[in-house]
Amino acid sequence: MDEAEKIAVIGGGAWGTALAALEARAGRETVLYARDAATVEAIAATGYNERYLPGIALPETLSATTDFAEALAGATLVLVVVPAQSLAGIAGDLARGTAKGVPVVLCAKGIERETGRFASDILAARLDPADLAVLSGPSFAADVARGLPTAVTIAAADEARADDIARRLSTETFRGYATSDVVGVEAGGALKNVLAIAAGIVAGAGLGASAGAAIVTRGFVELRRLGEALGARPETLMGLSGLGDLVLTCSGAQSRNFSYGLALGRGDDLAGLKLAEGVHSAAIAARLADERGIDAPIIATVASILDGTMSVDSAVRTLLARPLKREFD
Ligand SMILES: NC(=O)C1=CN([C@@H]2O[C@H](COP(=O)(O)OP(=O)(O)OC[C@H]3O[C@@H](n4cnc5c(N)ncnc54)[C@H](O)[C@@H]3O)[C@@H](O)[C@H]2O)C=CC1
Ligand SMILES: O=C(CO)COP(=O)(O)O
Repeated sequence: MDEAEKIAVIGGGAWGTALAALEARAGRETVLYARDAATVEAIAATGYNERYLPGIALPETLSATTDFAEALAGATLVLVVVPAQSLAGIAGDLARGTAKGVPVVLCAKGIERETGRFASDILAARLDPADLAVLSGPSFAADVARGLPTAVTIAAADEARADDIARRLSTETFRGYATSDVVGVEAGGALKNVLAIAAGIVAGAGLGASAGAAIVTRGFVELRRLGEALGARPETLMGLSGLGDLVLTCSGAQSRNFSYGLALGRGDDLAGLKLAEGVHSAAIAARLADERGIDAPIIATVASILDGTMSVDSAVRTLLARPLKREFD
């Protein structure tokens, strides 16, 4: 056990549980906060979080609590793993419970629907921005929880801080690559979710593998254009938290965003599907693009399908009917 470190993981869903299991297994004291008492009781009684991470045994050293302040007490590093739309609601308690200087690492991938803020902007209103970091990249919770090899990006405004956090969170199987491009890492993580819905729609509508490759590639063009307009560095968007995560999330039904698109494309019932952050980010991402004069037809189309103003059939027709242009304008 690393005596000096106590990691508090805020959020007992799939990703929070996976990261907590990873860190506990690496010998770091780790406490998982879940607001849902049944989750905490199940972890204590069975060693599993069947609701969110079925079939994966959690390390015995992982403790879980419904007490937010208890989880944060004495923490030397905090991972925040609640969905983007819930972040503002916990920001005050998080700021009150976290000692100054303790890194707060945001692990959600999304944009606040009403405001267009990314996770770090939401928390920067309450916490010292110097303490904020972001973890993002191609990493399915079940893969990480099983100890399969994974590489992610860890961003903090101060690169030395990012190096330090990457070192403290990395394990034999989980590699954190440091950067100071916080905006780039957040933009890649949020936008790829919207594009994965598009890839799922293409698959669900039976449009074929060639169309699937086209949507991922042209989607990446949009991710780069909008990401750069938001302030991201191009190389960040080419990296793990941009292209890397886009490729993973567009690759099949293990992704909840892809699965959501798949159901849309097939015309299936959407009720009961798991959290797909892209559903909440699509309209605001389209608006951010629009406000900046960025051409992002795939993102805009996903937003229109989700808000019911466009059918999948007419979306395909509209995208195919766009005027021909040069590939790299
Ligand atoms: N599941 C995955 O493979 C990965 C997920 N992410 C991101 O992590 C974030 C969380 O995703 P998951 O854990 O997978 O979702 P999930 O749906 O499995 O769990 C969400 C959890 O957040 C909790 N929660 C919601 N609002 C809360 C609040 N106000 N206070 C406390 N807890 C609250 C819920 O009770 C639930 O336990 C998302 O932004 C997602 O995009 C990132 C990388 C991988
Ligand atoms: O972000 C993820 C993998 O990096 C998880 O993607 P989904 O939320 O689409 O399952």
